[in-house]
Amino acid sequence: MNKFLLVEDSALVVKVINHLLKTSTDLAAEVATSKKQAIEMLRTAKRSEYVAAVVDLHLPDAPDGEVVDLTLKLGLPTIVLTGSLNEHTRDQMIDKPIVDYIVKESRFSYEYVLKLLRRLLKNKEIDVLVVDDSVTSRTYLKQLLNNQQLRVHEASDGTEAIALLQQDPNIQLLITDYHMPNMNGIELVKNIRQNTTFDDLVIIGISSHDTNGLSAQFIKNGANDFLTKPFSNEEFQCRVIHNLEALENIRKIKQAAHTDYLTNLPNRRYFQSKANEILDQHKSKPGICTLAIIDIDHFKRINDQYGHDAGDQVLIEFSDLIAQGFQRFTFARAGGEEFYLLLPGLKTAQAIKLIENFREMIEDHLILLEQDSLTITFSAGLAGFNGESLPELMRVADARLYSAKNSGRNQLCWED
Ligand SMILES: Nc1nc2c(ncn2[C@@H]2O[C@H](COP(=O)(O)OP(=O)(O)OP(=O)(O)O)[C@@H](O)[C@H]2O)c(=O)[nH]1
Repeated sequence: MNKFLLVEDSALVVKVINHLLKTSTDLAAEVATSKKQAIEMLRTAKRSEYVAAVVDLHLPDAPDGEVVDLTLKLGLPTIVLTGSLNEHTRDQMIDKPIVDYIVKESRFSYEYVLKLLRRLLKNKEIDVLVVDDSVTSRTYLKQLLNNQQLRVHEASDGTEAIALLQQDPNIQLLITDYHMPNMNGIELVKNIRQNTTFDDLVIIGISSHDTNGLSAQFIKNGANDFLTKPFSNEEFQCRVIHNLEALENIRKIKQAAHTDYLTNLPNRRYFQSKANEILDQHKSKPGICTLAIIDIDHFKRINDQYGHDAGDQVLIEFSDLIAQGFQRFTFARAGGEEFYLLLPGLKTAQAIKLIENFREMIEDHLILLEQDSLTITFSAGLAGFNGESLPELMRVADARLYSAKNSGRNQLCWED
């Protein structure tokens, strides 16, 4: 559980936040109602115990943001709560290295606070690369990104940036200036987008206000977003967060498109693209990659005897066992009670041994249903890769699966 320090004198606000946290398994608030109490809590607790501080700007014993300054000085990421927002408060806030400020209006304001806290937790695992030849600009951007708890790397030109991206596949966001020696920002974006390894990288270009059309050029060449100088801290933070959220959503969609909804195993679509990639790498090495098609025996009887839900449970448990047993390899639920398994690096004899061990394990494995228990068996058809296409390899494995079924099931077939 991640704790955050909530410094707030309004009992109502504390109540709403605690109510929103009621079902939360990742966040908990420790409340101080005054500056005095906050100091006491910070003195006794280890500072690193708190993910962040959520601080009311106006407290009876700290009427002008003194606790905000205090938590910032202690290095705690600080989210500010304020009862109202006027020009003065906004100016006062955007100059401070806070995470964000929120006007206390409704429960949505507090939901936003929790969203920000969760964002901070995620940001701690996200690497960002800032590319700018000016040390001053880099330091400034680094500070803004650090306020959001992001891990920042720096490069002073495009060549260094590309080298860093190649070294560190964890970098998810790149922020680049336009004016740089050797390779300008747009050339850098072009270079990066030519390399499919960096397809998932989010790029924000920064263009000077006096250069017409640069923002559009950044986007046309593959940047996801841009900022025109001068920009406010607030705008910068918003763009960074929005782009990271968009990246996460795209990843979730991709993940869903590649995953079988029932078993969480990779699906046929994923298998086909991954298997094609693997076969491509093994074209010049015939005989050391094997495909197996695995099919649970008499599965219809399980549905008929125990019901469809029990059938689903069997599929889920069998899938978990495949995932555990073959984690080094590529596997998928092809559909129904059929599964694909590709074993690169293994000659057919080695693949037979591995799948035969799995078959023996499965026939002894007791599946516990709500009211009952049962065991299952499977049959498998295997085909060694010798340079043919994936559909052809599948056709061979499928014909052998058919033979295994016809020869009595609960067995492997690897020859015609
Ligand atoms: N519970 C459940 N059943 C499914 C699912 N997908 C397919 N099935 C059922 O799986 C059964 C497959 O039956 P068959 O193709 O006749 O094969 P089988 O009974 O396993 O027989 P053999 O393969 O010849 O050993 C059908 O009754 C499908 O309705 C699913 O997601 N959940």
